[in-house]
Amino acid sequence: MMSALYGLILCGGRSLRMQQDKSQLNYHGLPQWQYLAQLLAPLTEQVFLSCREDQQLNTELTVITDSVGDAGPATGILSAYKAFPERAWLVLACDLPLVSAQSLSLLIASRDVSKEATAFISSFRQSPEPLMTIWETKGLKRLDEERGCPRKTLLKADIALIENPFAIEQFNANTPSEREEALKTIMDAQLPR
Ligand SMILES: Nc1nc2c(ncn2[C@@H]2O[C@H](COP(=O)(O)OP(=O)(O)OP(=O)(O)O)[C@@H](O)[C@H]2O)c(=O)[nH]1
Repeated sequence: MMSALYGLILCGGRSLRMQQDKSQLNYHGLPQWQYLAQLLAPLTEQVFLSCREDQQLNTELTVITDSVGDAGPATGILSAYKAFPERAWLVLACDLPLVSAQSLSLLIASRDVSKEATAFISSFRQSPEPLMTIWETKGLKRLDEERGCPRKTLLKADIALIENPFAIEQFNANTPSEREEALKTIMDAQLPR
């Protein structure tokens, strides 16, 4: 039987390139962690925020504080695995401002098709976004055993690359100019703001 799917929003980065906390940035009329939580809420059993120990977010969501590793996204993912080892996780980086419910639903639907896969990664023309991924418990076990880098673990055979129809969904806003670019895309496409 498939494990219940939980949502995890990675918020614990240092945002050194952006120079302000990326999880708090506003692209759609509310902080990005909240926007992503709204997308994930109807699609998952429960949504959690993944934060550094010294990070204060004003939220009613349950926070999973980093408890393992030396920082980086894997720390957040493995801390969630340690806290709830029987679950599958839809993991999203907070710096994906153009992600939509449609593409997340596609990712989730693929779980019914490929029962063997240990992870389902959003991919545009073969280019994967490891921080827009469903991790099955088996995949997380492997990431844990390898003390892992998500990208390296995900290069292993039993993963499924799920083609995302829209390149912009994987757009990563790491710098102030990438933030401007994302805001312009939202304006031009009249995406919800
Ligand atoms: N929980 C947790 N999340 C992290 C950690 N490091 C990065 N992330 C998250 O992983 C995603 C990708 O982060 P990066 O862009 O690689 O790094 P960053 O620290 O956010 O940004 P830079 O300082 O500019 O490199 C973002 O959603 C971050 O919030 C960490 O140590 N703990």
